[in-house]
Amino acid sequence: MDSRLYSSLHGSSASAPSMRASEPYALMAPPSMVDDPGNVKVVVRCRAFVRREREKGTQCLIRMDPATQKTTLLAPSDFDSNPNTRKVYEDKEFIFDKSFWSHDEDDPHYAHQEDVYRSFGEEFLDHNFDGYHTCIFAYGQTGSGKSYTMMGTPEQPGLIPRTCEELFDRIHQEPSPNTNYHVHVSYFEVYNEHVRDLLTPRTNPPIYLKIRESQTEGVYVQGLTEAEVKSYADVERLMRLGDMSRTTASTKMNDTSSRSHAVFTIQLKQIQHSLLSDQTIERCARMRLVDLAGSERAKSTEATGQRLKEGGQINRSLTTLGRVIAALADPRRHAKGRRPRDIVPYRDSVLTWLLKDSLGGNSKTAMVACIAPSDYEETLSTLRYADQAKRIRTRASVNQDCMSSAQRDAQIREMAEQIRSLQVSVNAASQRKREEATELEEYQKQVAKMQRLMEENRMVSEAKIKALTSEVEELRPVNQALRNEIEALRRHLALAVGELKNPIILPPKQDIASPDLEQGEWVEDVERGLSMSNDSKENIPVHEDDLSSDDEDSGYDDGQDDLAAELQAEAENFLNDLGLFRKKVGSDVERFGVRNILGEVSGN
Ligand SMILES: Nc1ncnc2c1ncn2[C@@H]1O[C@H](COP(=O)(O)OP(=O)(O)OP(=O)(O)O)[C@@H](O)[C@H]1O
Repeated sequence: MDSRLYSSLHGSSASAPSMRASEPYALMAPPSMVDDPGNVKVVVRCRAFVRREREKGTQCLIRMDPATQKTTLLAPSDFDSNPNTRKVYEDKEFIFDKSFWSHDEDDPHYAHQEDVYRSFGEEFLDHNFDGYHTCIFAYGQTGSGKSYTMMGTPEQPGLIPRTCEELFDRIHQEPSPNTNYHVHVSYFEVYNEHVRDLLTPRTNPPIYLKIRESQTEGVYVQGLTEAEVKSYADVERLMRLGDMSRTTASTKMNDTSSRSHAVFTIQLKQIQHSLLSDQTIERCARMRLVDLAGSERAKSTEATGQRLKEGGQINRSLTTLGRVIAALADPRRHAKGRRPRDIVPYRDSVLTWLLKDSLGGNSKTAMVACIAPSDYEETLSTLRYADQAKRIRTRASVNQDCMSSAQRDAQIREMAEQIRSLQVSVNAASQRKREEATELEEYQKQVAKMQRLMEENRMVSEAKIKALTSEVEELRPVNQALRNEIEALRRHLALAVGELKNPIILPPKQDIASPDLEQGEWVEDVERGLSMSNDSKENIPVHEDDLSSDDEDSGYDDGQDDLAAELQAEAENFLNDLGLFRKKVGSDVERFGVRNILGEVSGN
């Protein structure tokens, strides 16, 4: 079918207000700000057999009728060959806004890349020049031709390069010197639920960007590169850069399978100043061109490891997209009293959250459902998805500001004031930061100092322990000597006390003076008897001189009592001395330490 027929049928929003270059300046009246509700445009494109399918002699299961835009999915002829299967295969018919037959190049209705662009890509560019946000996304199973349709090849460029090229053609053809254009592009991918900027070099580990939502900007990616472009050559360079950075891998179904959803965004700003009215009109439009990753069955791709994990993530986000589409397409959603925002699960995946506005808000949106000609089940699933998307209604509105020079000046003043107060808070914040950094440095210094001190303390303690241990070792023999001494003194004392308790009874004087025993000999005997159990003779409290003098001066009985009393006194004195000696030893140990006492004891 001739694609131009489609254009004429659907028109290219000729009635919409426009600032586009091809229209005369006089027609550029301020556009209506009323919302333009409309359904999501859904087109389907069937690709040619790839080598793998040709080699297998695969049957083509798609028919398209250019007159009615009907797409028919045929039941595979060999489905009866497996009687155990419970699946039902039958022909299914769908009608879309457009059915692109890109299967057989020899067919007169074959849809080339140019035809696809002319059919609705061009129309969407018109919407952008009118100030509407737009979104075109390609959906389909892996290897069904999404990247080919959106980006294409250098020889066969797809929708994205064609849109950009024509955008700059129109800008360069702008006849009015009062209209200025500013174009920015960004390119990011959603890989495993993470957003990565495709216009910055890949890093390891990768840098993932955060998604934010604001009242004024809606959902946006924080910190995303938005490169200003002045010509199509600039865009081409960035597209190549992003494509090289995009995550692709070879799978059984596709040699260069996209493992991520890629979102290419063009921001078009038109500023037009009328000298007559002294008014400035500013229109901002955003074009979102999305190449989704393909749905895939692990069985078909035979994926394992990382590829399998990616496939799981891709399928999950596409399932969420399906749920969002189903919720948006639900006719009850528009019923009175419903709060639609509550039931659309945009936030369940990064992809749907980012496409929130494009799917259910201020945007004119189109879906290209790409299908392979051979896979019944996958194609049926894609066509059902697309069929549901047809029922989604969005409310696009022109994004335009119209203001006088005075208003603009006031706005500039207000912004200058805002910038000034922001500058003050930035300065304060950086001052706080600097102070915090100094405090942190001081804290770290203190910690290091404390650690050093603790280490020194530990070393001193170790040295002390060493010295004490060696002193203990040195004192061990001294201690033993002192113990022996004390033991000897104890034994000596015990003897002396025993002596006192059981005094030796001396014989009567005459017996003493018996012819066979001289007085001196007897005293020696007594002495000997006393010293029988004691080696230390001078410790015995019996003295020969005392005994002899007493015996001379008094009788035997008196002498005995005196002697006992004397011995008693002597023993008490001895005990006293011993007590004093022990006390002295004790106090000396306390005062001078054991080393000095050792000297004293050993007489050094
Ligand atoms: N209309 C077409 N005409 C000719 N070849 C096509 C067409 N569509 C797709 N192909 C070829 O089919 C193969 C798969 O296409 P493509 O890579 O675009 O699929 P995809 O849907 O993006 O896959 P994936 O989801 O795995 O990334 C490519 O070799 C591509 O050149």
